[in-house]
Amino acid sequence: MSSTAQDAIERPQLWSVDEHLDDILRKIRPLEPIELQLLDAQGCVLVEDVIVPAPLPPFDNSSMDGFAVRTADVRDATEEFPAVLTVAGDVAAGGARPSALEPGEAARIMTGAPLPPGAEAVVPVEWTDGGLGGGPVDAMPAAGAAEVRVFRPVKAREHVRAKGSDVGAGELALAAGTILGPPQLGLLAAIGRATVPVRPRPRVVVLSTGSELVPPGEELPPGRIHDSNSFVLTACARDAGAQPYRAGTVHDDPETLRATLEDQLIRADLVVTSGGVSVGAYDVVKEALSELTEEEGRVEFRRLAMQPGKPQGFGRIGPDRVPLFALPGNPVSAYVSFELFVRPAVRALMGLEPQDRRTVRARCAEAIGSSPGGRRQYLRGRYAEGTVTAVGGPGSHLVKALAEANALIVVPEEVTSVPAGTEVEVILLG
Ligand SMILES: Nc1nc2c(c(=O)[nH]1)N[C@H]1C(S)=C(S)[C@@H](COP(=O)(O)OP(=O)(O)OC[C@H]3O[C@@H](n4cnc5c(N)ncnc54)[C@H](O)[C@@H]3O)O[C@H]1N2
Ligand code: MOO
Repeated sequence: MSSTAQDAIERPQLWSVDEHLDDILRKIRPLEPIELQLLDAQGCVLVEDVIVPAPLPPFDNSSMDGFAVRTADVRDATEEFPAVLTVAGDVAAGGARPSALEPGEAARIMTGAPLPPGAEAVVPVEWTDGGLGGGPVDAMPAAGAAEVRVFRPVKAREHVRAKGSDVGAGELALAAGTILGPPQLGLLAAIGRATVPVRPRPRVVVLSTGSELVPPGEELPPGRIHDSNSFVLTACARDAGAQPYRAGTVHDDPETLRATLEDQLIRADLVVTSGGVSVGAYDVVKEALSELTEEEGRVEFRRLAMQPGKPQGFGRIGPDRVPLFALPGNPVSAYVSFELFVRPAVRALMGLEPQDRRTVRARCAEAIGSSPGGRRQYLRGRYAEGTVTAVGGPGSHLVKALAEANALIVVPEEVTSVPAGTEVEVILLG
């Protein structure tokens, strides 16, 4: 065997981070749209234009608590010589259609209440005696006054919110492609829409593998550790916009893993496993998913030129070809892998731009001792005001340091050390 051929066996090709992500995104299609209740559609992408069915506001209404008047009746009003008007009625928001205002009349009106026919403007209560017979008041008194004194004139349409002044019938409320945040949901509700067609949140099933794992809350027998990955990955999935299901832990038994996956596929648009993907004797995920039948799908296991996160599995399984990410078990590796590969995939399923994390340049406050040559390193860091400091070192088991980090420092493949003061690329987390 030639030395080149031998090398190929001993050192299988390393995929770059970008190649792996491109391959994933090429294989992900956005989920089919469904009609969702407004609050279930929060954060989702609208897939059709929404047209306004009726003007908003639907009728002329008051923007102040005060008195609806005809402008001619208060044209010369001053505090010394007030206009004295007969209080013809009371209009509250949500009240029935008010009766018409005759010359010399005013109607007590509340904010949002429909303007009576014949009324041209609203005088705020503060410009009147409120019907009490004294000077200007600062709040609307209880009902009952027969007359009101108005101390200032108003212009036509003053303190009136015109029908359709927000948006007219037939206009575009929201364009297809809009991400539905709180104000967009508010607009939909205001125009009377109860449901909207959107790409739904992907249902993400998260599974930890490893016979050493014990759920938090239970006592640790010797040699065992608490399962933290299923919690961090479930939380990551929710943070990415998904509807996550934490399916717990599976022991290092390929048959149990396959059976669990088969059960879980019913409710999954995406599956994330952690652990069991390297070269150990009990690497259950790799063993269970490396050789699937044509019908079962295909999961490829790769080594990436990155640290942490070198061993990765990705493929599509089951009759619906649900994307599956088999992430490495080391807790920091699992987290970083989710950020770099699963988060963009979740967003792509929702029809969102895959990348949303902000990347900035920052000055490295302290030197970074050594980074593996040929592998892109993602160190945990704390970023503030243009400066970043590595926390905790490169070990993939350091969950405390991960919990202190708010950024990932990217050390490129060709760089093996970073002197203090160097500018580096930083991915901001959250
Ligand atoms: N001989 C080699 N050994 C390893 C290699 C290698 O290339 N050659 N790669 C190392 C790298 S890098 C990583 S990353 C890990 C990946 O291993 P697995 O994906 O097979 O993960 P496990 O062996 O199951 O676990 C690794 C580590 O993480 C802990 N773990 C696993 N699951 C959880 C969980 N849910 N919560 C908390 N901690 C978890 C587990 O106990 C191990 O300590 O392989 C290296 N080895
Ligand atoms: O690549 Mo492993 O993911 O370093 O710890």
